[in-house]
Amino acid sequence: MASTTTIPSITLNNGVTIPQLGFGVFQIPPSETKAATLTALELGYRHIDTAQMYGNEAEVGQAVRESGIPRDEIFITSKLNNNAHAPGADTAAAAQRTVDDLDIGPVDLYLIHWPLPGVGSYVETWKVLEQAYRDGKFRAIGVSNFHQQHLTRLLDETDVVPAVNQIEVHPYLSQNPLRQFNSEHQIITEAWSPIAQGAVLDDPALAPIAEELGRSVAQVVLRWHIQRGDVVFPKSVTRARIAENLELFDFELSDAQVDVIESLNADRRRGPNPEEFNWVP
Ligand SMILES: NC(=O)C1=CN([C@@H]2O[C@H](COP(=O)(O)OP(=O)(O)OC[C@H]3O[C@@H](n4cnc5c(N)ncnc54)[C@H](OP(=O)(O)O)[C@@H]3O)[C@@H](O)[C@H]2O)C=CC1
Ligand SMILES: O=C(O)C(=O)[C@@H](O)[C@H](O)C(=O)CO
Repeated sequence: MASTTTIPSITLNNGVTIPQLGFGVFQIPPSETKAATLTALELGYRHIDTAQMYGNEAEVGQAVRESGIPRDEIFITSKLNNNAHAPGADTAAAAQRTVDDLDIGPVDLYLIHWPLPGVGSYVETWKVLEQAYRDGKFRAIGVSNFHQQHLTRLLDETDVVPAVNQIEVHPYLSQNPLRQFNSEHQIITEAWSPIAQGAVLDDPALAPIAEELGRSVAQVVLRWHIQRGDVVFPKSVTRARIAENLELFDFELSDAQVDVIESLNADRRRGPNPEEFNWVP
């Protein structure tokens, strides 16, 4: 049964609105993606986060088309793969491939997945996405895994301010300086791996908070992201967890509980460091 939860929306810097809570599909095999996405949509999610790198854009698109939900009620994000950075690669053709594979009309949000500083062409790549945005292929464009110096180059050398910066954020990597920089430039922070792929769930500091609130630790951590104002899209292939992760809007963390969660920061990543990650498939 669909949840009765109302998910708040956030307005991006070009006026487009995005549901603050979504559903991530990294590591969901293509053969399982349509079913998982349909489950999420049935339960009440209206925002899906995919990527060319995940190999499951087509299946997300199938789920959207088969869901029976009007297209304009669902927000879809995808991301340009690392092998499609200019120069040399045909970035425009790769972006068009996302549009074709999803097959749902203009895509709501499209991101450069990684800056790849060693490749060194993210400014040129961004200019190609700017053109695709002007051409109406995407309702908004943004970046992922960009640090302050990468964003500064885009702000100085290009026209469109990224709508979002999707970065790794969880209690062990709270990213407050980069979130602050995003915010000062009207760039919404999106938090990937919001429960650190499960690694935070056994933290002894979190169980008492969950107990006080009568919630799961996952819900407590997801609620922390929501109260910080970031966009989140936890991934799960487990129906009960997909449902649980939606129930975040009928309770609140106190300032003291927030302070405990903030104190867990150790600047510890689960994923690659964007300064060093130059992997091209
Ligand atoms: N831009 C980027 O570079 C990146 C973007 N992302 C995006 O962020 C999304 C989320 O991040 P992801 O790395 O998937 O990790 P998450 O932090 O969302 O954790 C997912 C893991 O947690 C488990 N889980 C989910 N909900 C619960 C729950 N309520 N209780 C217990 N366990 C739970 C899932 O298990 P199970 O599925 O078995 O239920 C899965 O193993 C991705 O799907 C993707 O869209 C992620 C990484 C990098
Ligand atoms: O999930 C993503 O969006 C990613 O970029 C990751 O897959 C990342 O590339 C990674 O985990 C590499 O080991």
